[in-house]
Amino acid sequence: MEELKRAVAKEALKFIEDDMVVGLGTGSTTAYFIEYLGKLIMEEELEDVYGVPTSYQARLLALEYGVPVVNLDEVDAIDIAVDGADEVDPYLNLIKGRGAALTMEKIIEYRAGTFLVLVDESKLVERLGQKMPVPIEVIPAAWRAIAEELEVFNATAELRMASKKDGPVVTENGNFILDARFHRIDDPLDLEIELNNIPGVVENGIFADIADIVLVGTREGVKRMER
Ligand SMILES: O=C(CO)[C@H](O)[C@H](O)COP(=O)(O)O
Repeated sequence: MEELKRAVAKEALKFIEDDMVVGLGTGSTTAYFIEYLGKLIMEEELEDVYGVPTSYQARLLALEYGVPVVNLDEVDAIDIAVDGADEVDPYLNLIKGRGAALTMEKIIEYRAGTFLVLVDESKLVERLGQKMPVPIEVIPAAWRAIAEELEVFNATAELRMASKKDGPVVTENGNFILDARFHRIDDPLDLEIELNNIPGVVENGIFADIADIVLVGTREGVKRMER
């Protein structure tokens, strides 16, 4: 699996050119991409490339591997954003947010001229929600009210607990994450909008209609899905 992740991360470098501002995603696949991008910058094969990190993880990796970092409010535009995903359906709708960075990821990826997604073949599903719950970032005081509200959607929600900290995961925005399992997601775009309408929801991990290209690492090589 690590080999497949490395292969898509390498392939993604072909999309990066001099003078680009690049959104840097979060997760293990994007970590390889940031490492390889840093190498090209250090070897001066790419010039004047800047990264806009979607998380502390992306920021730290960029600093470690030599990708110059800028903040979202310092750039006029983002040429391309590169990030992983937890599920991809045949229409290029995604579930993201296992790393709890979904809000900043969506802000940056929505703004990018091209959103390039890197996955291995285990992430491909026929229908979103088949394997993974939908992460929802919520204002802490509202977590229980929102979990109850989700019953209207026929979903069961669990407060995500931390593993190296007592209590819940706290996002980089100071919020909690609910992982919601839906009985069936027929219309990802509609559900994405509906979830964001619940008071107290900051953002949710359905990324419908936003990915432009998905690179899929398979045992037969890297395949490309495009709209
Ligand atoms: O959405 C994410 C983080 O919030 C990640 O991009 C997603 O979880 C995929 O991660 P990985 O490449 O480690 O499988």
